[in-house]
Amino acid sequence: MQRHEAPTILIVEDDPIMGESLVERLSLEGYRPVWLTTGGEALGALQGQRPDLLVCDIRLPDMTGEELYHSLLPQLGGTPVVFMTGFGDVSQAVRLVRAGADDYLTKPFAVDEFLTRIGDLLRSRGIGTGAAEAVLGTSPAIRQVEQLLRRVADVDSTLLITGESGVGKEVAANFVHRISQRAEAPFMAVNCAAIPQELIDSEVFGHEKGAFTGAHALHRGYAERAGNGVLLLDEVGELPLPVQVKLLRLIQERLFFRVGGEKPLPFAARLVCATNADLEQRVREGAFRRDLFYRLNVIPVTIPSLRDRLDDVLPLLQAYLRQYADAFGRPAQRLTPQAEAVALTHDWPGNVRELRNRIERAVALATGPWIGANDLFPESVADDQFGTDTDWPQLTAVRDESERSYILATLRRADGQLGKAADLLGVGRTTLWEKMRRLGIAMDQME
Ligand SMILES: Nc1ncnc2c1ncn2[C@@H]1O[C@H](COP(=O)(O)OP(=O)(O)OP(=O)(O)O)[C@@H](O)[C@H]1O
Repeated sequence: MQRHEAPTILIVEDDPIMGESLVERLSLEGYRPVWLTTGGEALGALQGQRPDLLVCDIRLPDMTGEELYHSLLPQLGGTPVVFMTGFGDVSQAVRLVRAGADDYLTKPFAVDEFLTRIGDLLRSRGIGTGAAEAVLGTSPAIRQVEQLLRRVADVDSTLLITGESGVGKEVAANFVHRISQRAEAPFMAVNCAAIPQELIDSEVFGHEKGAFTGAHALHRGYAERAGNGVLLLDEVGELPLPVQVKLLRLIQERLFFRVGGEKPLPFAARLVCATNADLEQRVREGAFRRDLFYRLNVIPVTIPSLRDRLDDVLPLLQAYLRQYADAFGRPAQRLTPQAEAVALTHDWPGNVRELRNRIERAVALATGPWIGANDLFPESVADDQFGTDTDWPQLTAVRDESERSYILATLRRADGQLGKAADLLGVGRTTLWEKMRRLGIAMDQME
């Protein structure tokens, strides 16, 4: 196999329609697909050069995916492998992933989802298609934001990232850092709203020993620790006015002073600020300095709310579903069509953070391969289920029920071994035992 500029993708698939359509789409996306139809051919081809990625059907005419994978292993090196499986063979696919394969897709799958996954895998190996890739999302709105961020990644002017809470402002700042020439230097994120007002100055700029009561030692602030990297001031609108003055000076002169310090220190990092507040409104109210606002607003970037880019909802849900299912060792694999439909009509007031929390919870509680609408939006289901206010379950009851089913599922996974279940849950054996007693879980309930 000749190594071309475009990443080579070896497809092993005996179904002609599937094989042809993958070849066609991969070529359009700038890859170089090579299509073989049997395991034997794949073994032969891999005697020569390695592809950048191997996509393999789990049921081949001459061998199973497992047989092929184990025979190929010595020749694969770090080549990522993705299996394609029918529903009946999912357990084989799961075994393969446990054995080291990178991913699997259950047929029929959406080609866009397939492309996202292989794109991620190739990127994680430092291989790109050369085309502008979608890292933050696939909707046109977020792609536009991503293109802007790529264009300004290596410009040193201040970035001001705005958007509702949970839209991914910190993710965007982190992305800029990762793709910039500063990537090897630190990324320092400071949430200005989370630090008590009287401490912000010394947290951001540091303090000298003895600068104030309690300043027992010299403290280097975030501005200093960011070095040549990126300093993200999240919720910048919350900075008290005196600190705003220091920030203005830091931007204008690229210098700052530790609290109690007399020696100016150079500021070498790139400043990125983020806010979900309307800074112009805060300027009008006198709570934010106008001159600082202009200084920050050199490159404004607005991250659209999730409800305004619904195209991102399903890919994000799927990506997090996979991530949490792997992390928690849960059987969840897919969303039911109803769950997808409800997710697309939901308003997502908490944006991506809400989406992530919902799917994390649903996967943690999942006992089968499907995530339903009720699992994602339990509150709307509860609404229909309970007629009167007295029937309405109290929080403790809901929490107990959810703990109970999660403990039971964990015990099943741990084959009834209490110690192993406690480890999986991250609690001590005694805590687990006491919880089981309180929640009325007997070992024989596990079946
Ligand atoms: N494009 C994305 N892809 C994957 N996950 C994302 C994306 N955007 C945001 N998230 C996830 O959503 C959550 C919120 O993201 P982030 O903290 O960046 O939001 P934010 O806008 O900075 O929120 P806040 O205004 O509360 O500071 C995080 O868990 C993050 O991983």
